[in-house]
Amino acid sequence: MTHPAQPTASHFINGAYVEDTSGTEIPVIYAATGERIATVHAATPDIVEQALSSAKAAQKEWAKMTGTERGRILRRAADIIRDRNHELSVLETYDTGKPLQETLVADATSGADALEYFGGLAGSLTGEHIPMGEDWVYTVREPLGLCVGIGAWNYPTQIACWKGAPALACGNAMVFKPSETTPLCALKVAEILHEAGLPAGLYNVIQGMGEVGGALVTDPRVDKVSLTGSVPTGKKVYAAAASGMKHVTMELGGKSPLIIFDDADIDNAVGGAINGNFYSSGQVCSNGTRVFVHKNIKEEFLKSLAERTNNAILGNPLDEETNFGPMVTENQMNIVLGYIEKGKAEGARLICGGERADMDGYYIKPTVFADVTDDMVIAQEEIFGPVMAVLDFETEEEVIARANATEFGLSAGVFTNDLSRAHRVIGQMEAGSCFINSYNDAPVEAPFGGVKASGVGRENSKEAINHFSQVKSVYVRMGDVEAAF
Ligand SMILES: NC(=O)c1ccc[n+]([C@@H]2O[C@H](COP(=O)([O-])OP(=O)(O)OC[C@H]3O[C@@H](n4cnc5c(N)ncnc54)[C@H](O)[C@@H]3O)[C@@H](O)[C@H]2O)c1
Ligand SMILES: O=CCc1c[nH]c2ccc(O)cc12
Repeated sequence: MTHPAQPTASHFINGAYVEDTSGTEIPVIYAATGERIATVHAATPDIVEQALSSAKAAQKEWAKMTGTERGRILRRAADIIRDRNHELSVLETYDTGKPLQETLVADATSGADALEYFGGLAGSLTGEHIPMGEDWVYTVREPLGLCVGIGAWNYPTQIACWKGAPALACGNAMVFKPSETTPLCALKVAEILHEAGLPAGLYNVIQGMGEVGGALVTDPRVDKVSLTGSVPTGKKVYAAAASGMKHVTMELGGKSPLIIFDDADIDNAVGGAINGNFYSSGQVCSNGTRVFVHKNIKEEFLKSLAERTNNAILGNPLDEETNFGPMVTENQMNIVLGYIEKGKAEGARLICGGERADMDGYYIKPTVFADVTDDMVIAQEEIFGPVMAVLDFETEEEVIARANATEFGLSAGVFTNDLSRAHRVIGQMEAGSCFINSYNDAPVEAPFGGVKASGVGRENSKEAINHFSQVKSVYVRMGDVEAAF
């Protein structure tokens, strides 16, 4: 019998599902059991062509519509997503293995927020009037044209919406390629956008690995590439886009610091460290995986952290009691287990976890290492799994320098009851998305993105509009033209 997660077809192009079984088979594996629940096929050159040409053809008319008309469609799609939240959350759980307890509140909800927010902004995307004496300049905010979105596997619904909503609001068309690991959810986003009235061709989803992504990025018709992925992929995609002088948004990885001072509320700080390391089983780009704890409160912090972490409920992700799911794939599980072994070999003190859970699926127990030093591999590399490294510090100056001593710059957090210190420390963090007495909040109203190797550009907020549109300026002379000859 066909599994309920099996999509109608692999791709969604020009307003309809499209199949081409001659493309490489991509199995969709449910991380909680290891069972194959669906199969899709990678896009062939013909599918890539269909997606790009239909997007290119549809974009001009879309851009001519008023922003209010475009926004109405996006807001209608947001309403449909909210109405179908349960069904979409179950699909997100099948796609990623993340517990339903999480997906019910985080994924389709966050996607709907983006569609509602950018749908609301679409009608107010205007230029400005600049007086120049008798003359004047006016500016027009125009779409970029054809945008490509490429997704990571940790938030397939959210990423499809975070890229699609601002792109469409600004009058662009999008071809979206989800991660080959989680190909299902973006198809539903495309289906719902069209059900809400989006004209055919404006949001196409095609499947495939890096090769398909590469074909999209290098196509001369493409004006912009927005990637969510790892730093090594980001460097390749950025370079390919640059050679075609394309706009980019790069949402990449991190190894973010979370600094806990000795005057912090310990319960809140432990909660922040748990949210910033174990949500989605640690598969969140902005996670605060280097937890710097002041030496005066280190043992108290670790005791409470271990007690609370040992309460995590690992189990069937579709059971709403479960609050900690498996790694997305067997491969990701093995990568993370490899880092855990490195941590042990490097002499870090294991506080809890540190091994695979004794159950089917790709589960790793939430793991905390203490006495981690800056030179250890587990303190330097992005693990993208449930492995928290706790490091000691003594002074503010010292911890700021150590927190910034990384090529990454996605996020940073601080817990302290001294708000002057909180702002002073955050002001010196080399990071794009920061938190004070909290961690990992990502509302659509706030810009999200990194500095240094963690990325270029911002998603969400009004900032995203700047990254999916461009400004034309028009100088208007009211008098005669003076010329030298
Ligand atoms: N900053 C953010 O917003 C954010 C959010 C989620 C995940 N991430 C990062 O994503 C990474 C995990 O996701 P992943 O393993 O799917 O990342 P990845 O870099 O392996 O793949 C990301 C996407 O890029 C595609 N791709 C790979 N090579 C390509 C190429 N040469 N040209 C075009 N496309 C190519 C993949 O098929 C996939 O769709 C982590 O590093 C994580 O931090 C960042
Ligand atoms: O990893 C992707 C995006 C993201 C960053 N921080 C958070 C927090 C909560 C989420 O649902 C997603 C994200």
